[in-house]
Amino acid sequence: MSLRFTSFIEYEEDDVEYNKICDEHKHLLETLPKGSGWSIQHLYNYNGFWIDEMLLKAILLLDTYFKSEPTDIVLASFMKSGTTWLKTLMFSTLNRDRYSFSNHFLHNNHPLSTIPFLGMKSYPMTDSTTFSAPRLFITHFARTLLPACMSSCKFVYVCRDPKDVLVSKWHFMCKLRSKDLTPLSFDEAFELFCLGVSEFGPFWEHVLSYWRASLESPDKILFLRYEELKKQPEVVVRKLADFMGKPITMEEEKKGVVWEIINLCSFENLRNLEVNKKGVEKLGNFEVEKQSFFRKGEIGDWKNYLSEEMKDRIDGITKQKFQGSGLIGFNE
Ligand SMILES: Nc1ncnc2c1ncn2[C@@H]1O[C@H](COP(=O)(O)OS(=O)(=O)O)[C@@H](OP(=O)(O)O)[C@H]1O
Repeated sequence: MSLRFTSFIEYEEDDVEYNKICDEHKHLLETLPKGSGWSIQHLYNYNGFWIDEMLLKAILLLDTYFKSEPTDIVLASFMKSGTTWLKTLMFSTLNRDRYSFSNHFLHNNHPLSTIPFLGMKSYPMTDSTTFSAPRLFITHFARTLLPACMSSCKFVYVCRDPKDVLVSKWHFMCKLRSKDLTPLSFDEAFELFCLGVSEFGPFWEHVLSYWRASLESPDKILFLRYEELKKQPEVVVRKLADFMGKPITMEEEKKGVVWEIINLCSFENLRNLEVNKKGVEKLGNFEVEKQSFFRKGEIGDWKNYLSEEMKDRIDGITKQKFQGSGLIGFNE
């Protein structure tokens, strides 16, 4: 058996199943509705969500080859909602006995960089320490796109004000944008975002896919917000520790472990780490400077980009989409 995708999905490129996937992939690319991509020319609408060609193949591969384990924990998010932050918080909380705080980030190949991304060709697993149970995964796919077997896994979902997501995503995608395309203006990105045409989007349906699942199985999905993490990180870290089955003990509380974790994963600390200061991150076929993952890290940067009218339009969509779901928007 050869390892072709990442080491948690094993398949032979010439087996019958794989050939079936390639045929289906080809057929889908010819038949699915197409929309404008933010970094490449086309996105495809697959079961209600916009993804590129490579991610479409990844979904088909996951469906056939991914074998979940009940102890798996998946960090899920719409891109630019705080994934990097949550990833470091989850890893540091879960592994607080295994890695002391001083040696966490000293190596270029520190364990955090090896958490596999479901649906991207990057993050090949090399470090067995992070792959012992519970296995940690990250995904940007909506809940309804993930294989049915993953209903046994635990999910931590983080969402963020869509206005800040839009601004963050526009900055990021401009860096990835193919050189043979004309630059994507903020106004164009805004329009596409409102129409739901953005990688992994529509944003609102993405959030709702996890929100609804969290209502059905509250013990399986921890639903978090970037904004609450900014305002009360200590509350969130304790929630994360409980949810992941490693509650903070009284003794740890006395030693201030919660704040040690928070300070370790702070925006300033992560951005200034040697491993994050230089070098690039591979995202499928793209490469992006690691510094791009740490831009401003603030609530409300949208105020510098959106007119009053634009703000009202996004808030209006949020209100309308979330109506009746029990999910509170981002202005209340
Ligand atoms: N530690 C910490 N604290 C607060 N905020 C942080 C932190 N780390 C990253 N960020 C900000 O999160 C935004 C990137 O989101 P993601 O990590 O989800 O990006 S990605 O989807 O994984 O590419 C991006 O937001 P913007 O600054 O608004 O662009 C990052 O700056």
